[in-house]
Amino acid sequence: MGNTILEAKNINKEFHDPITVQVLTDINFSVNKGDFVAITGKSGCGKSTLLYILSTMDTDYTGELHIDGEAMGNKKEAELARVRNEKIGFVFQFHYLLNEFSVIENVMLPGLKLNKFNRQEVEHRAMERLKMLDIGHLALKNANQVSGGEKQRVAIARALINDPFIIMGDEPTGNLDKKNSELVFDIFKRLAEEFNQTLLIVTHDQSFAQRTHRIIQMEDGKIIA
Ligand SMILES: Nc1ncnc2c1ncn2[C@@H]1O[C@H](COP(=O)(O)OP(=O)(O)OP(=O)(O)O)[C@@H](O)[C@H]1O
Repeated sequence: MGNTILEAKNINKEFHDPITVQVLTDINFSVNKGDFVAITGKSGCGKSTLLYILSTMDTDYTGELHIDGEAMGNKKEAELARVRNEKIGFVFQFHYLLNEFSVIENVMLPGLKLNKFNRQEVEHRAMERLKMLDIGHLALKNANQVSGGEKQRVAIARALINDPFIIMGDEPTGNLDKKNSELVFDIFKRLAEEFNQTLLIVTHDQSFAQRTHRIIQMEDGKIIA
């Protein structure tokens, strides 16, 4: 159990608008350290809804969620925000970089917010991660002066700044061409295999999913395989 990073137990979720629709039914699974897991399934099967719950952003569900052995169920929003910043790195389809800041400043933001390292240390850590992703030379550019594929790599560097227990991605290659999708996939694979980084990625891209270590297949709000 010491190896379990995330555990979902009997997670159920309904929307009420105006009729009640059950969108997630009895979701049970766990993710261990170093796992590279894809959640996949057709549009509307509940992938994003599930990721919202697993990332602690949505608290309106029944069942249990444990991250790093800690139950999330009765935590207040401020505590959940701390868990997110400290333990989860996020990579979305759209990178959400702040255009008025430089690339390195964008990467530094969650590090400064964490308040664990001083500014100089955070800057050093940001530069290390940019270099690891081969975009060290872009550090001082404005976020809107780099390409789409580069932006997604900046977003990955930002997700890595606080040494997250787990990286969660929602269609992280959804907005990229084939070449850049491959690059992002290779980065994730390298993070898992070289750095024992845990990754949980929602994707409808079957070729991406097929190459992860484990696939959680969803249909109509249930895990089917
Ligand atoms: N706020 C909401 N209110 C009501 N129903 C919703 C809401 N958000 C999502 N749904 C419904 O819940 C179901 C699951 O949606 P979800 O976005 O999780 O699917 P998904 O698998 O991520 O799809 P996609 O791949 O298209 O993003 C869908 O039927 C959707 O219409």
